[in-house]
Amino acid sequence: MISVTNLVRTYGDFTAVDDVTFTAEAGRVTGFLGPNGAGKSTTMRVMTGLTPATSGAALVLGKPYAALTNPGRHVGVLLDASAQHAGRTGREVLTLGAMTLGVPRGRVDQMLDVVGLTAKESERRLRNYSLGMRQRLGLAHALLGDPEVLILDEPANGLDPAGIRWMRDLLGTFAAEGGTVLLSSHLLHEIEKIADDIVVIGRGKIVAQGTKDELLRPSGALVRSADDRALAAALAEENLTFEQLPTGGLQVEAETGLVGAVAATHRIALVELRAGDSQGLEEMFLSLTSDDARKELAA
Ligand SMILES: Nc1ncnc2c1ncn2[C@@H]1O[C@H](COP(=O)(O)OP(=O)(O)OP(=O)(O)O)[C@@H](O)[C@H]1O
Repeated sequence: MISVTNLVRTYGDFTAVDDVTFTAEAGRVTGFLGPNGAGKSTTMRVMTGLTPATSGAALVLGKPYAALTNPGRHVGVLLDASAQHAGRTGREVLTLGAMTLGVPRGRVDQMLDVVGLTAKESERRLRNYSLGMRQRLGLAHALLGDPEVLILDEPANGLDPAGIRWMRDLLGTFAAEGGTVLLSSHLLHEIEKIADDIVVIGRGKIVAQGTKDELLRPSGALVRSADDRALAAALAEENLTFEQLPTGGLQVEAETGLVGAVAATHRIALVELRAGDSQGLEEMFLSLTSDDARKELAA
């Protein structure tokens, strides 16, 4: 389990991580989602002891990373798949990792197999690896010490759709066996495919968290009638909150049954009534992204 409590990290007068609190539970894959520059990597760097916190705490298995004995045997970390020496072969990288961690050399071939790198590919130098191959190698490296926790920064970056499915299966199995997985991404659809729980960060602050099902659950009702204006008046009279959709119809913050009943009471014929789309998270994420884009343009 990973627990982050009131974590703050500042650089001069800039607050990169601003009072962040969340947990990543054992047995679950937690997606850490946020646009570029939101503070994901900084949070993960604090978590893995690479950057000190300004205040607050990030604990892995109940302790600061640096206080763990032989941390690589407990926590597998992949922060930058391109950080390895470009002149080394994949096999050399893993062999050095195995020696450092004190795990049998046999683990190297096992992990190559787990991440789907062939013996031939493992003999190539990293400078000749594609980004996807580097991610696979990085994951193999993170798994070498047979850890209970995985902390992975943008691990799906560079993977094709089949690679993303492969990663989902791999991380899902790891979590099903009791492991804790925290992975970051700036792509909602990537996180949606891989994670059980989602923590959303924007400009250093947590803006949403919950299970994927909670956050992506369809909300409210979509309704169209022959006379949307009369329908809007009826909904307002019943104190229901709604929004006129640009494509026609209304998005109402109420269950379909209630909306249907209001329409019937007011004798308004409906042409469509269905559960709303699960667009809440996507819209929130898009607005975070566009705010950041505006900020960058203004800078
Ligand atoms: N060493 C540093 N000195 C100054 N500012 C920094 C430093 N490290 C990170 N930052 C700033 O902190 C903010 C958060 O950066 P961070 O790398 O954590 O974001 P991120 O969510 O991981 O983004 P990305 O998806 O682009 O990797 C950014 O504005 C970044 O410029």
